[in-house]
Amino acid sequence: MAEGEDIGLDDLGTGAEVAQVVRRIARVARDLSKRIARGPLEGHGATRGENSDGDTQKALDLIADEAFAAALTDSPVRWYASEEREEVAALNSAGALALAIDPLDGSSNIDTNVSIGTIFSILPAEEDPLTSVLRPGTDQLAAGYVIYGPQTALVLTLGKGTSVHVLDPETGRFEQVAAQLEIPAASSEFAINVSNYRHWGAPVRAYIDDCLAGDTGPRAKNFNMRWIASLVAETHRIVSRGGIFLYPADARRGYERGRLRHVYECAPIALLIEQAGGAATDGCDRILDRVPQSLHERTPFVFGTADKVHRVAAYHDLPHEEVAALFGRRGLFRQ
Ligand SMILES: O=P(O)(O)OC[C@H]1O[C@](O)(COP(=O)(O)O)[C@@H](O)[C@@H]1O
Ligand SMILES: [Mg+2]
Ligand SMILES: [Mg+2]
Repeated sequence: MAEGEDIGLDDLGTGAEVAQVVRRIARVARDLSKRIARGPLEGHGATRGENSDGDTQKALDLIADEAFAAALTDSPVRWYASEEREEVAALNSAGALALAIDPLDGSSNIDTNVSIGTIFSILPAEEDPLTSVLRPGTDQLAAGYVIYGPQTALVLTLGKGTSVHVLDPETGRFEQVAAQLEIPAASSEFAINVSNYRHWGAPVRAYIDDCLAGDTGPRAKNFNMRWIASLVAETHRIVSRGGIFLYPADARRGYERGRLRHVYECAPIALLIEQAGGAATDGCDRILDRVPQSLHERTPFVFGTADKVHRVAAYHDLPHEEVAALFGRRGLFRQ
């Protein structure tokens, strides 16, 4: 891929190789954003098959995956691990980096004109492809997402804060609009797919019960609920105005470890959330400390404003009688 065309992102303040990979991802994202904006005019909503995880693949999932892989073949990326591929693919044998990517997140929303995104994680490459990506999220050299919404924006961490870069469609450049994001502490929004309520464990039910009870419950304040079913869009809302996101484990078959994938969804989002002052756990433990065992492994995922995330962990530590009690009788957390 030509490096010449101006994409912005000039002074990333990181090593040349990581910066080159980020810029190439941004170039593909810029092209993708145009295709996404054309919507049905591109005819890309059609279902094409299933990925390794059994999820329905849209044509645009595959187009995005091919475009990122093609753009990175002669880059410093040695190993390319994608949601859309069963195995880690080999790109440049001389490359020093590994890339894990969800080329298109929330693609079930394409037809509905809701914001979707690309999530990526850049890691050091080891000799073995899987060893390169099955490691703690603290090893990430960079992580980010691109949101394709009313604005196309890149939210990026290089391990020292989280920055936001908005694509100017007039110039084709990503312009930095925030150098150091801080997730707002005060927020009364929570995001969870409440249709799964009956399948959740007692601690998650208790946490949500107490939010739903509003100013009549132990939290003594009213909350608002959001669910876009597009992880990147939920993340963007939370980095912009705080709140909490939960996709917990539940009792449905296949959801014993939740829905979201550790390597290319949760680990990169966890890093950029922490770098923006927030927290990310599997309900109890820090996501970035977990070592995944397989490429497409799932994990329960809770992230957002730090004190809210820690409160969810505290519900998991409550004695069973306390957590199973109706909110009216739950003593702890009563303000
Ligand atoms: O439909 P559900 O169960 O609410 O799940 C929604 C979640 O699934 C996802 O769409 C999964 O991502 P993909 O679209 O990449 O498979 C997330 O973006 C979203 O948070
Ligand atoms: Mg996804
Ligand atoms: Mg996807």
